[in-house]
Amino acid sequence: MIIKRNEEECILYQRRKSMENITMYYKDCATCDHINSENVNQAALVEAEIDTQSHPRLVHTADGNKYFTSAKDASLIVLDIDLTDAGLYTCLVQGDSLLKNSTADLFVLLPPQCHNLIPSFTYHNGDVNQQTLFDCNVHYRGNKPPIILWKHDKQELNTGTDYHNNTFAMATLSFKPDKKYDGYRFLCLVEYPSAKFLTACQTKPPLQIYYPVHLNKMIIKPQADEYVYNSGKTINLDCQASGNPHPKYRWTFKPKGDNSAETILATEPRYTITDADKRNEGTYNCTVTNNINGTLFIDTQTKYIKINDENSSDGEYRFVIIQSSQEDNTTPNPTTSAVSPYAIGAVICAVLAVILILVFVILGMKFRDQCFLMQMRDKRTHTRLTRDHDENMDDQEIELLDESVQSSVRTDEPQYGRLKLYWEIPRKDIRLVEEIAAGSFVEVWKGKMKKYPNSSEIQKVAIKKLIENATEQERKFFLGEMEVQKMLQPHPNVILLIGCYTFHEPWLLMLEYAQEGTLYEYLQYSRPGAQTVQISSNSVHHKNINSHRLLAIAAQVVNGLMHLQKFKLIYYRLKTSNILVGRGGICKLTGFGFPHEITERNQYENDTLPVECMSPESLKEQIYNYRTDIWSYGVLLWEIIHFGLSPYLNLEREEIEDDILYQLMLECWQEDPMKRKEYPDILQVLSNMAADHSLHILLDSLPDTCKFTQAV
Ligand SMILES: Nc1ncnc2c1ncn2[C@@H]1O[C@H](COP(=O)(O)OP(=O)(O)OP(=O)(O)O)[C@@H](O)[C@H]1O
Ligand SMILES: [Mg+2]
Repeated sequence: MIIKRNEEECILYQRRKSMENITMYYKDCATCDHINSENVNQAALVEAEIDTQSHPRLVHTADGNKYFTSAKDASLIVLDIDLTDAGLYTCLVQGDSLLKNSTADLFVLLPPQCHNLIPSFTYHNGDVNQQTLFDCNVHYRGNKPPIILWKHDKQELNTGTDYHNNTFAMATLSFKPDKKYDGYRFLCLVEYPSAKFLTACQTKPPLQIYYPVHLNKMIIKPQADEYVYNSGKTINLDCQASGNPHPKYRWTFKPKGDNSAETILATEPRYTITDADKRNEGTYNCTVTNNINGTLFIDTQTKYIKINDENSSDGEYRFVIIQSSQEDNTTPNPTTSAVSPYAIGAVICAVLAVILILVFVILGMKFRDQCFLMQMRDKRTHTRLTRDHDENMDDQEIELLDESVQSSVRTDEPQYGRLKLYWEIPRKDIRLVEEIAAGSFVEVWKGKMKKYPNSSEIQKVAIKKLIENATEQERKFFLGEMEVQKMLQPHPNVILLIGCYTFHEPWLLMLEYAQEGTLYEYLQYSRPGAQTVQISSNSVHHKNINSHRLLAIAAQVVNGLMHLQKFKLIYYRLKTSNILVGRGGICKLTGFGFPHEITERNQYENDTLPVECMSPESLKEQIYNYRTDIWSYGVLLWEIIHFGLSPYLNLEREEIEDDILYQLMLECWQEDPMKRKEYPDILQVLSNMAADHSLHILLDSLPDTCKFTQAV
């Protein structure tokens, strides 16, 4: 690296890494005549001389190991420059018996350091009630101090600079951030004014301002009056939202006149309706969510899109109406005016009757045509989809398809056919990777699938594959589970159905992948060992999982149960091994159903019923409802705070009578179902406990009776 002496006789050097050398040229040295010996500060004095060819040459250096001169180009080389090399360098030039002095001021600056002391803020009720704290500091050595400037884009941000011992400068950038600062990175510039020399550092990571999601706009293109489109159109639906963490998008659809079914269309900001037809008519809803410190924020907007079926169009149908009105206008015919008013009336009635009959006949024909056309279209779509599903199978998919079963493809399943077009995922977009578990009649696979049609984005999924040779009843259960999942709105504490494949066997259900496995496993491996669990003011923290984490798990399960209750669903097999845990330890409910379907399923699974979790009325009278779930929840709560131990039914109650959690369990275990605590009240108790930082679950000793890890 070469730095030339500049006009102001200053040399500025930023040390970048060790062992860097600089070379100072003394070419112009002879023209310099200014010297201020008082400014000399740790300078290395050098001398130069004009040689016989009138060429300046350095003749002496202060330290042979550090400073070198080169006879050829009259330069001074400084090796491995550091802060102590700063100072005034002088050269002596001699020529024609004239001696001239010149100085060069070397200023050394270490690279500045930027620190982001508070990297994230949460925006609440339109405000962030804390100040940022960015630090920029620099070590330097030289006659003049550097100036530190904070900048964002081109805007200068005012801060003062503090100097210490003439060797250290620091500027702190502190302000109350706003939502707009989300993602900002600030630049700290260090300037040595007279040298116009700049060095800089940038804050990292970017400033995070967490703020709730807001759905700014729902845009439908092409634009149309009142969102009425002709069939065959391609319609783009865009959802524009802001929020940090980045919003998650979900497009759902409710067909016209069908309030039961809501279908998830996409989980991207854009959903495209291609080749629109009457079946695409309905309510489109975009829901955006983001989660800030465990609180879920939701915003949503809805639009109704109407599709004009081209075949019912305009031309023919209107023609009939125009005809009829023409008839009306021509009724007062002069040739009939002499006839009695009764006769005229009778004729008019007759004409109207004929017109009406004509209208009905034409409409009837038209309706038949339409049905025919719709049938044709359905057939075409089905053939296209079936082709889609058959083609491009990779080796693995071909392996999975049993040729003999393929021939008996089910094309007529009215109860599921309605939804098929929206939920069915082409088989070529699904890949089964590894079998992870076996359920009663399913194999559970870890798999991958495309995020949306024709996308290159891949997502991890759990795939439930119906076993070969499944009985009719098992098929029914499989499809039943699928149907329940389809009608359920997404919820962070309920496992999400992504899609299905039921065109050929084996049938597949694609679900959100819960990477931590079951809650039972999760609690087991987070378990600190033998322990008793109590709420008390003596806090004992555990390195893996603490009391607040356990309370959060308990609260997430209640949240999920409340969501199921909205859809009149019950859990009925509530226990830790039937709850899944996703990324970040978020609990996800799975395997629920409608009360009336449960009796049959229970008979089928009679020997695996979690009797230890079941309410007295479920055990005695096979009654299942959300109040029996509350009983099971009490047992689950016990399991949670005992890290997945098998429910300990002979609990020594007096030992923990004052315990808030134990009281909560007792309120779930009321013999009279009507007296059991309701979900919102349970949630309230748990959040009060979580807010009270003096309460902790004691995790240090466990009664002997609990010292086993086997779950039933
Ligand atoms: N979405 C998922 N993500 C990760 N693992 C899953 C997922 N779904 C299921 N599993 C794994 O597969 C196992 C069986 O799944 P599940 O309990 O849903 O099936 P099941 O038909 O209800 O069987 P069971 O008779 O065991 O209740 C689970 O215990 C879990 O280990
Ligand atoms: Mg299960």
